[in-house]
Amino acid sequence: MSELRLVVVGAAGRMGRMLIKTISETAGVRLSGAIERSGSEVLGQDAGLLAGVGTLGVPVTDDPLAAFVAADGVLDFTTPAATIAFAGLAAQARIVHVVGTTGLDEADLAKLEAASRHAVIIRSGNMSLGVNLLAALVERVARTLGPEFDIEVVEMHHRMKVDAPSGTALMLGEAAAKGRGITLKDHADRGRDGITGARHAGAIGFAALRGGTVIGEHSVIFAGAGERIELSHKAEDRSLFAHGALRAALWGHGKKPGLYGMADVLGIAAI
Ligand SMILES: NC(=O)C1=CN([C@@H]2O[C@H](COP(=O)(O)OP(=O)(O)OC[C@H]3O[C@@H](n4cnc5c(N)ncnc54)[C@H](OP(=O)(O)O)[C@@H]3O)[C@@H](O)[C@H]2O)C=CC1
Ligand SMILES: O=C(O)C1=N[C@H](C(=O)O)C[C@H](O)C1
Repeated sequence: MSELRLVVVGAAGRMGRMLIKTISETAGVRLSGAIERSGSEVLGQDAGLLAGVGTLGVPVTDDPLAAFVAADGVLDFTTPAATIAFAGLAAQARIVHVVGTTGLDEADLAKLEAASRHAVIIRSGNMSLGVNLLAALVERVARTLGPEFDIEVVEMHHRMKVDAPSGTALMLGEAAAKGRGITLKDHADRGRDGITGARHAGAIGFAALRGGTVIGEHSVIFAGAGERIELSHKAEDRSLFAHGALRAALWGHGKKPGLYGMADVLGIAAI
């Protein structure tokens, strides 16, 4: 089988560089394009040099459509606005769109859903095996324990992260809500400050910490009367996410158009 040709958008970002490095080290895939925003100072640079892996012969450009039509998939860890624009172009080029970007709102998600009528889109707030397994465990524990246990999701990330709660925290909150048979939209408590009153019964609470270079740490706490269960995941290296994204692109190649998640890719059934 020929190599899967992949474009990395947001090539100069923390994840962009890690994706370029991981592609260069992985059999069966090859970097065919690298995209940054117009005006970026890295335009024209070799993507391999940018990622610290030596020359790859792929210059960074600001022309996504030209790159997409010559590729099989695009790996997208950018911003919500950029991701929505890339979804339209990926659908036009009929290539697999792997979306790791977080902070998308309901309107953004509706646009992704629309684009997925024409293209394979795989979206997840966290591409690691560990977190997706954790989500399945959280759903199971929430279903088993019932509403007398309060659920709190706590996350910590590096000082440069721009969205809160993290995409992973929201994904874990969704898993807890599903286990409990409620909607997260109606039960999320996303920020407490001042005289908040007692905890709302049935709420799923979120707390977001930011500082230093923390890659990503998440805990789901089930707090009952006199006992507490905590399920946690700690990411130690961004390559976890990059490997997950490559796995998603390989899995998605040749699939029917639709919006998929990492649970589909990893084959993690409900536990
Ligand atoms: N799902 C998962 O497993 C993971 C998801 N993420 C998510 O991925 C996203 C990116 O994270 P991270 O790499 O740390 O962030 P960075 O800010 O380091 O990288 C984002 C990159 O995208 C570029 N970009 C923004 N808009 C455009 C555009 N229109 N065209 C081309 N490039 C663009 C930025 O350029 P510029 O700086 O010039 O704006 C930047 O280089 C976040 O939403 C984060 O939460 C991160 C890790 C894992
Ligand atoms: O911005 C990050 O860095 C990360 N973002 C994702 C999220 O919002 O959950 C995944 C990971 O935790 C790193």
